[in-house]
Amino acid sequence: MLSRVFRNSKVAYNLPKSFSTAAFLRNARQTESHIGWVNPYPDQEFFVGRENGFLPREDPLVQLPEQFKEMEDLLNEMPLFLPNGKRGLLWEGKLGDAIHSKLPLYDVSSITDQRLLAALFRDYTYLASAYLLEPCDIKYRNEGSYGLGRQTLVKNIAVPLEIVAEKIKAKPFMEYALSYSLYNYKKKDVSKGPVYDNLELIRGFSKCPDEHGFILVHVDMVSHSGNLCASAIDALDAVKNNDRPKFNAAIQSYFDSLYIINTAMETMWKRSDPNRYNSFRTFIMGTKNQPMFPNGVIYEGSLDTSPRFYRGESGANDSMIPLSDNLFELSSSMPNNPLSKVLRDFRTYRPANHHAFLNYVENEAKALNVLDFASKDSLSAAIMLRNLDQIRDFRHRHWTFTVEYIIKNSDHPTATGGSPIVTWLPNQLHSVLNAIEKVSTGIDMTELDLGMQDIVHNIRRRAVAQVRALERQVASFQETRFKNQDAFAK
Ligand code: HEM
Repeated sequence: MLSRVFRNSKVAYNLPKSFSTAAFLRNARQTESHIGWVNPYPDQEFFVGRENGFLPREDPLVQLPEQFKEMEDLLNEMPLFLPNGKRGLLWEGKLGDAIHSKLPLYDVSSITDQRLLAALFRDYTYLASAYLLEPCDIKYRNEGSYGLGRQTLVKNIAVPLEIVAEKIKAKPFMEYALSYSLYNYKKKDVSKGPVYDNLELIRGFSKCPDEHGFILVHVDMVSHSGNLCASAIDALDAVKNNDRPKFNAAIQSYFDSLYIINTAMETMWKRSDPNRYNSFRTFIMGTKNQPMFPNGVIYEGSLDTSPRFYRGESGANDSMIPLSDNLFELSSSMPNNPLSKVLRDFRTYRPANHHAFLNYVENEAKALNVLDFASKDSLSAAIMLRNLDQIRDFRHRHWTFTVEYIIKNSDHPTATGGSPIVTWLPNQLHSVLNAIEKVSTGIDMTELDLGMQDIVHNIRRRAVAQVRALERQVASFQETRFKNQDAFAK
């Protein structure tokens, strides 16, 4: 028997052993995924590899097995907009009641299948966020402010969510990779890759085209991360072996991938309308640093009766930029301030293998002193500078997204992850701009050909101009509309 279900905690009945998945496939893909680094949690769905990068190694489970039928039905009836053109439970404000009356308290304690656990985590976290934030969405639609969320998470969600979260080593709350984004895509043609035009959403709060675009652009970008992971390891190996040509080739290849990823990011503008973002954003807010949950949230039925505060879903939990920060030693050069501590805290919200991989790269890069190795040779330093410029390009576009999608349309002081909306992203962008200035001034231009000299000049010129513009813009937001940002830098 795999699991049992308890409806209203009274009637119990056995379930068929109907669920067993592709252990065979998983083992096969594990070998292909070799990148010269050992994933410490080899059975988990998120397994850092050459092919899948930071995406799960198997495509996410689209539908829950029959024994979770009531939950599957609720998830399908939940979104604001349904595929048949009608409005769903969240639109009508009926999700809370439906969860109280229809969702059984499933016993998930004996489930060990990792693919099912991953899908259950995604689905319980979707239900949890919809349940907690349903009142805020209704108020936001009617009055333009969020008010208070539900302050207690009902036990039919809280109890199984905690059990599943513990099994997959996650916090019991919606997360970017493990639920909202990277475990939420379905391929239209399974023989093709997870690229944008081949993707559909599995779950959604709204299911409007803008939510579809917002989530799936992230997946599309991360589908190119396999080469980032492999090139990062190749670069570290090259430093270890003092192999300059191999190092240059590895960081050039890293740059190529960052360039493709940034190009995919640019498609956000056309795939998700900046003026529609707030229509589905409410549901990805967290319970930490959010006025909707001033006292956190109680998990009913849990042994832990303390109020919980979790950061909301955020791209800040994506692993591509943290990997880049770690490889080029930007993480250790972030300013020593509360905002950089928030960056560290975000790193604790991600799949266990991602977390371990990031730590490994950070520690190795520091121990080998990658920055110093690159700086000792003008060509290496110039290629590294091009990488730093791609990290800048990402963060600059990203700050522009934040201004156009959020700040122009809302005075809410914090982002979904609970970071202060106008000071946190600029903290990191500023740090990269400073690094570009430092690295570029250290390059002996006479050792570079004219083409590369031009590239270095342009990167430096742009960075210097952006520092000034950024400082003016942030100061102006703080003076006018966002006066209390320091209170949220925790
Ligand atoms: C409309 C598009 C987007 C908007 C409005 C947006 C907004 C934000 C905001 C406000 C934050 C601050 C953290 C928090 O949530 O508290 C953040 C962080 C972050 N987001 Fe996004 N985001 C967008 C798209 C993306 C995409 C496509 C990615 C790709 C993976 C991404 C990756 C990140 C990263 C890496 C951070 C941390 C930034 C850093 O380390 O400096 N975001 N995002």
